[in-house]
Amino acid sequence: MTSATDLTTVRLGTRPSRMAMEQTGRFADVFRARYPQVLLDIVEIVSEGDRHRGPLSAIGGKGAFTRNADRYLLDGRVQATIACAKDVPGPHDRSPGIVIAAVLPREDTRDVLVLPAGHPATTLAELPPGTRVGTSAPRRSALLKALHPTLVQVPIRGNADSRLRALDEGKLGADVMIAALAGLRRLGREDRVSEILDPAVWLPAAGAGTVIVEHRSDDPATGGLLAPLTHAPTRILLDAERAALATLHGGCLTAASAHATLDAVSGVVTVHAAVLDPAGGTPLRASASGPATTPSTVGQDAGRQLLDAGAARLLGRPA
Ligand SMILES: NCc1[nH]cc(CCC(=O)O)c1CC(=O)O
Repeated sequence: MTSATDLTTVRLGTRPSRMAMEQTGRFADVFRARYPQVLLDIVEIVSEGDRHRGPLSAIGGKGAFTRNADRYLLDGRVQATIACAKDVPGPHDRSPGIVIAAVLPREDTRDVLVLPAGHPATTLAELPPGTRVGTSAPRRSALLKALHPTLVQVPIRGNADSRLRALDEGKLGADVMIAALAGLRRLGREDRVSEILDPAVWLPAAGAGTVIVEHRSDDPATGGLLAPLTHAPTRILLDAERAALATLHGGCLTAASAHATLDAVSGVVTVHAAVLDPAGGTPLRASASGPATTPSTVGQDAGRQLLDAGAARLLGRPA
């Protein structure tokens, strides 16, 4: 059997978008510094979500950004794939046999308001009624309806950098848009932030700001090589948030939020989870705390509380 120390090459699949290439480049630097003897070969894999310009639901929704990369991984064309945790479906929406190997340090989890270039900064609260706000994420649409009911949500698609360009050229079909701060930073476009949305009310996505590297569960050699590159505190937060979402059977197409914090002194992880009302009603919220040694149990606890409180109704499923 191949052990981690025998590997001479690792092929790493990535989406070719600018944001993805930036995060892949950062990971590659860390990998090459630790393993100068191993060749890291970056393989660009275009996802269905990149190719298809219509609504994601039309191409099966969940997994649109990861399904093609999963195929490369499962048939051995690559040994590892890198992606935004937010875009990676939970175990129930995915072929088995793929596991998280490395988790990069968490970046900012907040969403921001972005205006066309040259507009003076403003806030969502100050935008005139009827302003068209571009976003396709169900979480963001539900938050917009609940918190800013006079604004109009319009769906947008495309990579973060092409959205920004379309917004500036007036071709986005929206007057302003919502984006992730972490993503804008990766593109070097933090200057475009008009308002950072308060995460206490504008609830963050599970896995926001977190980049992960995955591998096949039957390939422990690659797993062994990647595991030491994990940022342990982020792994705890991510496991807690993803367990909450998985308990709800949710993914990036679910109007839900999960946000974990870790108290390094007490070793306690806390998860705040919420299921939002697509119609703009008050979100259902729950939280749970427990030992950081079992973050998934803590996340499941928060998720179960939401189900007990009737979350299935908001998720569009029979209770
Ligand atoms: N669905 C696209 C996506 N996936 C991850 C990020 C941002 C970076 C991150 O949260 O890691 C974005 C862009 C956005 O939401 O604006």
